[in-house]
Amino acid sequence: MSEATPLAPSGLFSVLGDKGDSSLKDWLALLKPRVISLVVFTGAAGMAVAPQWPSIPIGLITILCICIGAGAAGAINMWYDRDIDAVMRRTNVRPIPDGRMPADSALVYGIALSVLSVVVLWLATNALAAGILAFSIFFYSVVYTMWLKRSTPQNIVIGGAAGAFPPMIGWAATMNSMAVLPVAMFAIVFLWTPPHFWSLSLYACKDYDKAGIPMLPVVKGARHTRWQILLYTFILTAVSLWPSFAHECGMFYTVTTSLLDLGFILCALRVLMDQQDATGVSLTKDKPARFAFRYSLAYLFFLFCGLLVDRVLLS
Ligand code: HEM
Ligand SMILES: CC(C)=CCC/C(C)=C/CC/C(C)=C/COP(=O)(O)OP(=O)(O)O
Repeated sequence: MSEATPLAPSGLFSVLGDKGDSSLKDWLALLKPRVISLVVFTGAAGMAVAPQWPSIPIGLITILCICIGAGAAGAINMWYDRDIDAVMRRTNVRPIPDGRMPADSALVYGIALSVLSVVVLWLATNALAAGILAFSIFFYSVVYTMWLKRSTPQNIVIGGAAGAFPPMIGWAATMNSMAVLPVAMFAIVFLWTPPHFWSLSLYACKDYDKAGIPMLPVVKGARHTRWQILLYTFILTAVSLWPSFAHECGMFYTVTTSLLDLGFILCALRVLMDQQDATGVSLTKDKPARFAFRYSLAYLFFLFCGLLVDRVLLS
């Protein structure tokens, strides 16, 4: 798994009463840095497309608070999921299941950083931005992780809201209000999450099955999941053009996003046509799904880049 780190010199970052064999890299790994890099980018984009810009220090503090808050939620997720993370190949090298970090330390760390990020954002900006950040942390670490993830195959559809709030946080930090554009950005990330995650779940299905997590391909099978990916990609396509129809951006965004949508639909069709192992149990060689997962990351990044270019450089 990407956040896997080799054992590092002991005591480098020994705090909170750990056993002394967790390194700085492990503390960072708890924040799921690779995943939150894109989350933070969408938050920064939400701030940058607002009609007013904050001062550079306030802008940087806002980005840092989104980063720390999202990471803190990831640490709480890793604390709660330590039992299932130990079972799955993708996650069993994480600091807690691998025994490099006591679970309680991760929990204290996650809660402390959550409080810190919300309080600092409140002091630096306003209650609206801090409130949405607090709600996102709660939604990801409690609603998604502790409740939905283990109880329903719709976990991602509902839980995806957590990762969709950062553009609204970024906007609110500057404007202290809400508007159509940040809500449209929320909707785009929200509807992007199911095809993003279900593509991965197709080829990680065996692991989820072993861990007893009711992800869609485990419960409903691969064929159903492939159709759902296509369905959500079509819905995403329609919603991705909301900023255009709402006259919130111009042709650059519309053309870029339409091309990205076309690519995503082609990916989803390839995933659908891939008949390999429709049992939903072992899909380790599912190349179209792997490609669709990688494409989903590029899709969101370039869509937000398109929005930034349109609103910041071309307007
Ligand atoms: C509840 C919603 C989501 C779920 C369940 C989910 C699930 C996942 C999973 C299981 C992975 C593999 C992680 C790993 O190997 O460490 C992943 C990777 C990733 N996700 Fe998501 N995701 C969600 C939302 C998001 C959001 C909102 C974003 C960004 C806006 C995002 C960005 C990424 C990125 C950048 C990666 C690749 C990390 C890497 O390169 O290792 N995800 N996601
Ligand atoms: C501002 C704020 C709080 C943002 C939250 C950001 C957010 C929702 C990120 C989701 C990223 C992610 C890896 C989800 C997977 O969880 P998982 O537990 O299903 O995946 P795992 O098996 O890799 O742990």
